[in-house]
Amino acid sequence: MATFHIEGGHKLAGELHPQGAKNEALEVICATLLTTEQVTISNIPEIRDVLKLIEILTELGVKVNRVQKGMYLFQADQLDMHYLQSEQFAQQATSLRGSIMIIGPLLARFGQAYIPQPGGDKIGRRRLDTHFVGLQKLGAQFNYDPDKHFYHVETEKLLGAYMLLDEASVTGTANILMAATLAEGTTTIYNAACEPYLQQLSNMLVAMGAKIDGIGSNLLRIEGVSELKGCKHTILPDMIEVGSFIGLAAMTSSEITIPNAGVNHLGIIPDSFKRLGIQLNIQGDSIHIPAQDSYEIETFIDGSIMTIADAPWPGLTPDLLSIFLVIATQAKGSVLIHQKMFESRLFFVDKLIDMGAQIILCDPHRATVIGQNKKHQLKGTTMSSPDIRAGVALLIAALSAQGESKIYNIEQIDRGYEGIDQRLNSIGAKIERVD
Ligand SMILES: CC(=O)N[C@H]1[C@@H](OP(=O)(O)OP(=O)(O)OC[C@H]2O[C@@H](n3ccc(=O)[nH]c3=O)[C@H](O)[C@@H]2O)O[C@H](CO)[C@@H](O)[C@@H]1O
Ligand SMILES: C=C(OP(=O)(O)O)C(=O)O
Repeated sequence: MATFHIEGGHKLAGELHPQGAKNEALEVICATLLTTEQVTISNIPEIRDVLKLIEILTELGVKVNRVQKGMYLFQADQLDMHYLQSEQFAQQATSLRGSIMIIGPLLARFGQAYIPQPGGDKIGRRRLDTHFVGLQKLGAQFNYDPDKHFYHVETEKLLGAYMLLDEASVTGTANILMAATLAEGTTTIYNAACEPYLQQLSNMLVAMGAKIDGIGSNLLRIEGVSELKGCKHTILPDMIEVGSFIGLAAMTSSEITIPNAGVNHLGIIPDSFKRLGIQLNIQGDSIHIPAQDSYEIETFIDGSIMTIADAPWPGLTPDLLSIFLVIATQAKGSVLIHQKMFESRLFFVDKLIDMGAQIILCDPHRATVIGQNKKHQLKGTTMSSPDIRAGVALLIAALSAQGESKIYNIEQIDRGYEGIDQRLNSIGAKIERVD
């Protein structure tokens, strides 16, 4: 397991370019399985989870050609479905969440798919019911082998249907949407998730010949077509990375510019940072964050303590709450961080408390943060990265802290952030990667 050694307390200055969005990449790479024709995808982040998914597709028989950094050609014209029953597949697929999204396309094209319980962040229970109930509504038979933790779906053919999802699951909506593009007849998905990842996936499917109405809303209507063709697609900047960089600038009192931030696709994210008192100047598609020695958390209009809570899009993404939490530790004022979706994502606050932050973990979903207005700097410590976003939140804390810190298990950070140490070192951070 690799480790980051961090010398904290240095101001950073310069530009940080966001990578392509991890969660969009995982969706659109799976969508290449829907056609025999060639699909070109640009701005693919070359991070662990995405590279593992590409490896799975390659083993499955997809011809993958890396044209240049971030730009890949995929052609799924000859697949080996036996691979899905191999031990190797079982091992690979369990290492990331995104692998679950191969089942919708495979079911639609080949009438069957297998998948082991997928991996991803250990941030609470992560059920798959929405995926399978949706596919069953399209006519699939579903089997689960509890001993092997293996899911199997099969069908003679998929038929369009109406469905009201029990929750707006991001990867669940992606799976059902992809399957529905090749189903016979019309599918209506109500309570669909509509994150930019899904809007982008829908736009790509339309470019491939799919018929989809309601893109960007929670009501999708898909008229099935008999086949899809190739296309070219470019992945948006990663909004979670953009948010992480804003948090980094605020915590380290640094002046940072984020070019090509995809500002039209950030939804409520910039305003949520502003509610914590962080200044952001949006200039075209760039975000400039000035060096701030202090930022003050707003109260609600009635004077009560601010709450930052997650919600399905267009609400605030849960993937940024760890970042909001860490920057609140040095704000002026108090805030309640309410992580509604995941059950085990706030436990990393123990480490921040060790570093001197004032946080009360009320229960697994809620933490009250009493900001210290940068009067008491955090102190470096030794910690381990429990998941991607907590890992980056701890990295930001360590960079702002007095003294040295060590973060173990940085593979978790590498799952979602490409060469984060090199990129931050290029603007003045002091991070050493020790293998
Ligand atoms: C590979 C990928 O794309 N991963 C993202 C995807 O995961 P993923 O698609 O796995 O997450 P889901 O959207 O299915 O659900 C996430 C969690 O939120 C809960 N839930 C979801 C919807 C809802 O209306 N109410 C509710 O409580 C679920 O029970 C679950 O605990 O979406 C999550 C939620 O944005 C993100 O954190 C993950 O980064
Ligand atoms: C929870 C996340 O990822 P995954 O769903 O891939 O575990 C995340 O990106 O914050």
